Amino acid sequence: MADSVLIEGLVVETVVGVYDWEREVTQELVVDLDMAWDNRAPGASDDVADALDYALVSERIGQCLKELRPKLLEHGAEVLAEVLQREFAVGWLRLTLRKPGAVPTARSVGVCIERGVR
Ligand SMILES: Nc1nc2c(c(=O)[nH]1)N=C([C@H](O)[C@@H](O)CO)CN2
Repeated sequence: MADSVLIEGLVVETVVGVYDWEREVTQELVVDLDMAWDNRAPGASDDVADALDYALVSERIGQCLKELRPKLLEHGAEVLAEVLQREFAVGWLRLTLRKPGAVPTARSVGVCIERGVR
């Protein structure tokens, strides 16, 4: 089963970073997410109750990152993956967390993790 539900370019403004000055400001994080999900049931029923609701997942990601205020992107990504797997019953996911403003000479920097079994 190779079906997915996708979220791309989700922007969250939060406190993030390892340096003292970074604990005093908010910065932009960008989340890309590929979540394994069997889309046959919602495909047949046309009922969002059968779907992995990307709007609810997006809202939860924003809430989680704003509360967490991670120092490292790695920690933010790991906690997000745990929350999504537990609360939304996502079996496998690939999550990319980018911090576009971190390195002025790069378009973006970030981390990518895969968790679970497809
Ligand atoms: N692998 C990582 N390297 C760095 C991180 C990070 O989260 N993961 N963070 C920083 C600083 O917070 C940086 O973004 C400030 O510009 C440095 N390296």
